[in-house]
Amino acid sequence: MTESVQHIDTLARRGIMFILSSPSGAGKTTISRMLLAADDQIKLSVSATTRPPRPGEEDGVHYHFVDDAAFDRMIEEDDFYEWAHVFNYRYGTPKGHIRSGLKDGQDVLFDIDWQGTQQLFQKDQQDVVRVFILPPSIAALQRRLENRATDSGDVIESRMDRARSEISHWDAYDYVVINDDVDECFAKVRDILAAERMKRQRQTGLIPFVRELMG
Ligand SMILES: Nc1nc2c(ncn2[C@@H]2O[C@H](COP(=O)(O)OP(=O)(O)O)[C@@H](O)[C@H]2O)c(=O)[nH]1
Ligand SMILES: Nc1ncnc2c1ncn2[C@@H]1O[C@H](COP(=O)(O)OP(=O)(O)O)[C@@H](O)[C@H]1O
Repeated sequence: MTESVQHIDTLARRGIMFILSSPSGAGKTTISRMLLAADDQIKLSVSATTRPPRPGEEDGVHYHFVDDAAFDRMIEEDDFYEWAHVFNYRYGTPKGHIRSGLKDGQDVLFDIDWQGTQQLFQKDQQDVVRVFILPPSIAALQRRLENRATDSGDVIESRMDRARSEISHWDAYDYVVINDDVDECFAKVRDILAAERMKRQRQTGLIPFVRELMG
C-alpha cells in the first residue's frame, strides 16, 4: 500500500503580503495581472484612489474610485492599512480581511508605491515580501507610457519626471527584477513567490509534521 506522502505545499502555512512596485510604466500592473491569472493562491488588494479611472479600468476591480470626501472619510474611520499622495492623487490600501487571511495562508498582492511599502513593512515585516520592477532603460519607460496611451502628454511628462525619484527607492526592496522581456520578468517574479512560500518560518504545518517524523 503506498504511504500517503505529505507534500510541503499541502502543509498549512502563513500567507504573504507580496508587494510589486516600480516607476510608472515599468510594467508592475502587467506582471500583477499575469500573476493573478496564473496563481489561484494569491488575490489582489484593491486600493482606493481619488485618481479618475483610465479607459478599461473597472470600479471595484482595478481600484475603488472615490472622491476626496469619501477618501477623507476612510481616513477618519481608520479604514486604511496605509495611504499616500502619489502624482497629485491619493491612494490607499483598505484593511479589509488582509490580516485574518494571512493566518489562513491567503497570499495578497499589492501594487503600491515605495511609501505604502515602507508603511506595510513597518507594521508587518515578517509577512511582507518587497519586489521592485525596473525598466531596461529610461527610453523604454517613456515608450511604454506613450504606447499604453492611457495618460495625456502632460501626465506622461510628469510621470517621467518622477521616475528617477521613484527608482531611487530600489534599494529598500528585497528583490529587484528588470522587466525587459515581460515573460522572463513574470517567470522571475513567480520564482520569488514560490521560494518565499517555502520559507521555513511560514510553514506552520511543518511543526506537527516534523514532530511526527521525530516520533
Ligand atoms: N501607497 C500606495 N500606492 C499605491 C496604491 N495603489 C496604487 N499605488 C501606486 O500609485 C502609483 C500610481 O498608480 P497608477 O495611477 O495606477 O499608475 P501606474 O503606476 O502608471 O500604474 C503607482 O506607483 C502605484 O503602485 C495604494 O493603495 N497605496
Ligand atoms: N517587457 C515589456 N515590454 C514592452 N512593453 C511592456 C513590457 N511590460 C509592460 N509593457 C507595457 O508597458 C505599458 C506599461 O505597463 P504597466 O503594467 O501599465 O506599467 P505600470 O503598472 O508599472 O505603470 C503597458 O502598455 C504594458 O503593456
